[in-house]
Amino acid sequence: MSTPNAVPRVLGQYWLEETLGTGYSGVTFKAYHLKKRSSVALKVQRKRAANEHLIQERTAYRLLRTCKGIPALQASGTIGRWQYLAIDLLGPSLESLSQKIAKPAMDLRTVCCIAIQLISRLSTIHERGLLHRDIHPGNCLVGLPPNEGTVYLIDFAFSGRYKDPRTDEHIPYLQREQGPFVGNQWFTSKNVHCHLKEPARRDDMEAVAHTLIHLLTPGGLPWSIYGASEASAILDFVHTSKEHTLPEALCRGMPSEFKLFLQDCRQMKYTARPDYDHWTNAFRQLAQAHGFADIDRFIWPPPPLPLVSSEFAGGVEREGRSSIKGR
Ligand SMILES: Nc1ncnc2c1ncn2[C@@H]1O[C@H](COP(=O)(O)OP(=O)(O)OP(=O)(O)O)[C@@H](O)[C@H]1O
Repeated sequence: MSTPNAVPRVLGQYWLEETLGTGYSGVTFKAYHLKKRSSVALKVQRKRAANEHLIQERTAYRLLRTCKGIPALQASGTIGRWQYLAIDLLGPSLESLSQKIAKPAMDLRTVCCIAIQLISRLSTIHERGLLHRDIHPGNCLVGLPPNEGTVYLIDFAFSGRYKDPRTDEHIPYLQREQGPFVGNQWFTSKNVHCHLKEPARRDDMEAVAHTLIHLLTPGGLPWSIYGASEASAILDFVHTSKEHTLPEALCRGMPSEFKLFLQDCRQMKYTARPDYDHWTNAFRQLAQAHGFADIDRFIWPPPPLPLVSSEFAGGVEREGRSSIKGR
């Protein structure tokens, strides 16, 4: 008996339940450990698949063991023709939450909370010498109870080191001559995507900035209007739009913190250490100014707005239209 993806229904001690996602580095299932009697997320790939992404991911989870907001690696190995990685089971992604809401943008409280949590995650990951290199709302998952207030980062298949672990020296700059770039069409930084620059800490931060702006804008980032497509005309459109749309235009109608954050990411030097504390404080103060309480905890659905007059508390409409207040 096998799943629709041809993976056997029983793999070692795991009973494979529903498919959670299918992607570049395999198929992820909700799986039940028959002896431990608990569920995990099980990423499975054919053993002879040409890529090494599952091994890279295992290395990253080991390096990030015990870090807040990173699922714990439960097990990994090979069974028959299959390689697998078992990690803590989590809840929905920010991408799926944002698609489910009637109003097509997340509210300011939620986005400030996501900003604080994602920047804190990057601080921890970078501290351990790693870059994520594929940050986007589909790779940010909310925890299951009792961890539903935490936003987790998953999918370290494209992660890599930015400094030599023996010398602690930053890896030298390398200018690529041609693609493909590492990352995601919509969220990867302008420098990596459009100018094929080597990813660094600044680029993880810029992918967070793109994620926040996307979640706060009804309809998302301007280059996402035609949906996810590999058609060359659309890929060209995304490239040109990302290259030429200024932070001022992307963040029109939003509190200035979003534009300043994106500008800061884009101006940072290749080897620079981002000022994580400055930016988590900036988003915390923005939340405070709007009267949002308990801002470090992700709350979904969002609590009612406080009775504080605010110029901006909800999503923002595209260029030329007025901003929306409240939810
Ligand atoms: N720990 C988890 N708990 C719950 N769902 C998960 C978990 N890990 C992954 N998923 C789901 O499976 C999807 C695919 O997982 P992941 O991103 O790790 O695989 P991938 O092959 O690298 O995919 P992609 O190529 O799209 O990045 C995720 O978007 C998420 O919806």
